[in-house]
Amino acid sequence: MALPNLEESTVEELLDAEAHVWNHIFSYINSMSLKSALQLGIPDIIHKHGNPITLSQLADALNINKAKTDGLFRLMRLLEHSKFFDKVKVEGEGEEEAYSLTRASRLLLRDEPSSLAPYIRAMLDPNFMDPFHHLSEWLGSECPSPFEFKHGRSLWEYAGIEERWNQLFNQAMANDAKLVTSILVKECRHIFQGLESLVDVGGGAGTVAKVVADAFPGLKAVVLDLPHVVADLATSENLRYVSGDMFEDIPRADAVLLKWILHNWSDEECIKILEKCKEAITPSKNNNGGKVIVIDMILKDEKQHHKGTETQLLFDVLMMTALTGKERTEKEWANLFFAAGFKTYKIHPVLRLRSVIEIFP
Ligand SMILES: C[S@@+](CC[C@H](N)C(=O)[O-])C[C@H]1O[C@@H](n2cnc3c(N)ncnc32)[C@H](O)[C@@H]1O
Ligand SMILES: O=c1cc(-c2ccc(O)c(O)c2)oc2c(O)c(O)ccc12
Repeated sequence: MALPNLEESTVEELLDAEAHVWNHIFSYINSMSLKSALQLGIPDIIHKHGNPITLSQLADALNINKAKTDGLFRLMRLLEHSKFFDKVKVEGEGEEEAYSLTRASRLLLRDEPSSLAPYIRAMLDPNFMDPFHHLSEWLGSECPSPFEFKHGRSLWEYAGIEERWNQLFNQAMANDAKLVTSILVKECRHIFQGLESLVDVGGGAGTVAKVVADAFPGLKAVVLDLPHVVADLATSENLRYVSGDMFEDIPRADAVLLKWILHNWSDEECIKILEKCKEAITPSKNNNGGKVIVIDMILKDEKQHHKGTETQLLFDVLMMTALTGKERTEKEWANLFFAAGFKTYKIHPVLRLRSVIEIFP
């Protein structure tokens, strides 16, 4: 029986490599522990408790089988290690430590305006995770994406026939849109100042358009999206929904918004979308119009490893798995903009792992 040749690598290197592999095999346990804490409502229970909660108080609130309290302790220990909960000292008989929320777990609260709970529920739904089991087979196939390999149709076609999936996805997108838009109207007001009309292409439930239209009373917003997304959404005085296909026609406006759109698509498809956007933009009288506003990731040069690199590369593989898209470097973005006939662009790095990019014809 062959054994590892320890001459080639030290015991230390071998054990480091083994731990690295284990961490990657079991990363999903982090995701599943987060999902379980959300399913149990632990963040909301801690929030409602009003101050740090001891393990036994948490077990009582969860009404779990008391024989499983040690299991709850071990789940909380992992999530504390992942910085979703803090442990603080408390006075009182018996237990001396209690759990409190962190900035990350406050994003899981049901009533948090930018709560990511719907996003987690969607992304960790078995149906959403299925396509990832087909990445390797897909590489040897003619199929456009692992999603299509698994489901037999594109994500957008699937969303059009699977209402539960469609709802989960659109709620997750609207959820992210709330978080992003709250920053946009605070940090990027100048981008929207003076616009008289804006069309949010692929704007989903209209979360961004609603907030921008409310923040800029003179602005009329339109959301263009597929029929299964906008069919039942109510138009208001400064916001209307148009059911259509961005590859066919985009309503005319001073500016077009593309949030989390272009990264869904191949270079060729992006150029087609951008050409349609270019046809749709009309310079407004006060010169802040005549532009396309892109909100997407800009991949840092892979040699400059930074904290967000892994997240950006995770999203890149996500786009490859779910769709025909990709995350792009600034140079890749510029090539697309120029190929679609735009002349200049301006990057606003206001969203940490994502940027706002204004592009001008
Ligand atoms: C990833 S979601 C982003 C939604 C929204 N922009 C946001 O960031 O919250 C992409 C959106 O593009 C829409 N979409 C896909 N293909 C489209 C098409 N051909 N025409 C218009 N919208 C489309 C989808 O229905 C979905 O709402
Ligand atoms: O977070 C996202 C998740 C997904 C997604 C789609 C199908 C799946 O099966 C899946 O597991 C995940 O799609 C996205 C997207 O298309 C965006 O443009 C932006 C964000 C996301």
